[in-house]
Amino acid sequence: MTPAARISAAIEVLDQVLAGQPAEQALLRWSRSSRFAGSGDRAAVRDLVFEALRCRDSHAALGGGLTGRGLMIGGLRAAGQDPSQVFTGEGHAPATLRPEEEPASADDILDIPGWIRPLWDASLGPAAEALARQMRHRAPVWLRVNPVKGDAAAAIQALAGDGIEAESDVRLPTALRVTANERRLSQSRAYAEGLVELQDLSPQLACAALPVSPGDRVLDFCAGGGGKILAVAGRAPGLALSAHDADMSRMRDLPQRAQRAGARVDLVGKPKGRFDLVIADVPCSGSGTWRRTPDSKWRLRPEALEDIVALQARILREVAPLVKPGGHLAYMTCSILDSENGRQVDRFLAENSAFHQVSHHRWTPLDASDGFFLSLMARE
Ligand SMILES: C[S@@+](CC[C@H](N)C(=O)[O-])C[C@H]1O[C@@H](n2cnc3c(N)ncnc32)[C@H](O)[C@@H]1O
Repeated sequence: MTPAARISAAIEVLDQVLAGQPAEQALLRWSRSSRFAGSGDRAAVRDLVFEALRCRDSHAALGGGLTGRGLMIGGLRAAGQDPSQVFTGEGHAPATLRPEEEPASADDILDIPGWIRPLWDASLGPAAEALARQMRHRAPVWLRVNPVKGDAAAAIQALAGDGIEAESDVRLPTALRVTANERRLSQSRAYAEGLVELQDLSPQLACAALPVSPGDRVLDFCAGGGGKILAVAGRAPGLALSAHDADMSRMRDLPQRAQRAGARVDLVGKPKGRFDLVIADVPCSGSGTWRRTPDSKWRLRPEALEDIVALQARILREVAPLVKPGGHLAYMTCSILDSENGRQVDRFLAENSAFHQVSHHRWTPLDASDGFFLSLMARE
């Protein structure tokens, strides 16, 4: 496909997304109906769509309207390119520019939905604007080295054997930032053999901060694909690891991932007994990961956020009795909004005097990678 044909395809996909379809679904649909498109074309169209969604409102202003065409025209203008060079109407290129597709100023548009902006500003204070601007860029790819299988140097070498370049992070040597050829990862030897696992830096830093001692009973109460429990697995010998999720089907990949990682994780329908460490990586707005899932930023509604906050509070109430006296509760979200983080924890602590907060930290793309929150609490 020519660059102009890829833009035409992105316009088609974006129009579906703007009509309400999730981006992944719209891309899959386009892929299935475009057998002529090679893997390079698919990746390029995907990049165009995600870039447009990260910068939706500012690109719409620059491109003359909130349509697939407007977003692509605005994107070219934002990159300092002349859209009339691409919108030629020739071959598979999009039709020539219309008079109404003139640029408007996008200087004050930060690409945060209007109703979220007050919450965003109140949560992030002086960093709010810089963070909103940072959220318009693509997120880096991070890997976690599995200490059971090898160290960072061995992982970097194995990845290089498959042409993938990665470098270790000073804050956490077992976190590797991929600097070239990330698309080869799923086929790489290091990944297939469980030497590395995909995981953003911020949750890796959070999991590295969890207290685990040999032989501890650890429960991941909202385990999903198991990212957090697997990050804890190699931290100490003899851990008894349990994973639970209200929707057991969310854990379907966990046994295979655990096997690849050389870890044993029991999937439990109803957790029994008490645990030294309970991880509650609760459902959240995902506001810390909007660079990766930019369409969810525009889909979130105030009522849905209220429901999410209420669910988080219910989960905290449910897990509290599962923590042993002397044990720890790790509350985590991939949100950067206070209502889901500090305020949620404050409410829980006010109602549960047996718990106190040992530490808390919020990571953002300005200091780590994705936005992520950890509150570590101890039970008397
Ligand atoms: C943020 S995701 C977890 C991601 C996962 N920990 C990981 O690292 O891949 C939240 C999970 O909580 C689960 N969940 C939702 N409501 C729940 C509840 N009441 N009790 C337990 N799990 C719940 C969801 O099914 C979802 O898999």
